[in-house]
Amino acid sequence: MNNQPALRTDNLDVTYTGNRTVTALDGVSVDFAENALTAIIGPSGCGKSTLLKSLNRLHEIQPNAEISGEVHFGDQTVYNTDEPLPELRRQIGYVPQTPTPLPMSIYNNVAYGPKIHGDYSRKELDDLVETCLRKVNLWDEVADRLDDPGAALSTGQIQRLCLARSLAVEPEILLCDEVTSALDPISAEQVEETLESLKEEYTIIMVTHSMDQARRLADDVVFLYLGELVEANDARTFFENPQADRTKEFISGHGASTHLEESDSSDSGAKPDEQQESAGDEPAPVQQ
Ligand SMILES: Nc1ncnc2c1ncn2[C@@H]1O[C@H](COP(=O)(O)OP(=O)(O)OP(=O)(O)O)[C@@H](O)[C@H]1O
Repeated sequence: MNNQPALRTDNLDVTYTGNRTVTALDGVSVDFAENALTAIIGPSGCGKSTLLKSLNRLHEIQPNAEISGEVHFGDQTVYNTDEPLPELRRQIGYVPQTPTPLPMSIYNNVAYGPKIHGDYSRKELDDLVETCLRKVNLWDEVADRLDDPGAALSTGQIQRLCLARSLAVEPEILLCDEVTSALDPISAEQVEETLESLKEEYTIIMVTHSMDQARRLADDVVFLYLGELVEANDARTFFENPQADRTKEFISGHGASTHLEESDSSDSGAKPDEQQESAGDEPAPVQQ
């Protein structure tokens, strides 16, 4: 892995209790490099989203989730901390799969978080909104209609607006949960270009189902299987010289250009004696 870790998980276990107990993460210890883009990959149900959400305690929205272990964030610990949760989630932002604008103008979609978290003059807010919209390559498309509703934009533009909204509260880390999977190919490419430029300034941790996307974008790759960490490596080593047999099988099984689950939909990551339907209770989009 490159650079100093921005985040480090230490022996993270997450279980979901209920009719059956599901071990979603089993002793995961992994570093996420600073100012790099790390892709979390693995078959369906292997714990990718759980790992992503446990990094800023979003999985706690699901009341049946139990966790042990720790996440280290600089000098802070994410679980043993007096830091208020909203402040932690400001620093470690989450961008969901489904882009959902706030029911307000394009301008206020970006300005909403800063208005809550900070004390900005109108001029400072104007500058911040422009800066964030430029960072996501949306400014030129919306500069002359900032008062239009955010919902009036295309889905791809809304996803970039949501990214701008996340950036407006000045996070250090962005957790991106399959942020291109709901988009058409051209919009997905634009979001990929945006992520590519953002990783110069932010630490990005991204769940993806697309091996191609991981190859294109990732500096580092974390591969999970059955809730366990199989391999974490820089992307070149991961794809060209994988260390673990399971990684070799997974990469060769998916060829060079497939969706991770297309070739074997039965290859669920849930532990065999623990398989169950996902509760499907995605948290409501995080509104800064
Ligand atoms: N709230 C919940 N209650 C019970 N089980 C859950 C819950 N959320 C997730 N699980 C289970 O935990 C395991 C890991 O789920 P998770 O969503 O983290 O996997 P994933 O790799 O992101 O899956 P996918 O690629 O299909 O999105 C799965 O077996 C899933 O069914």
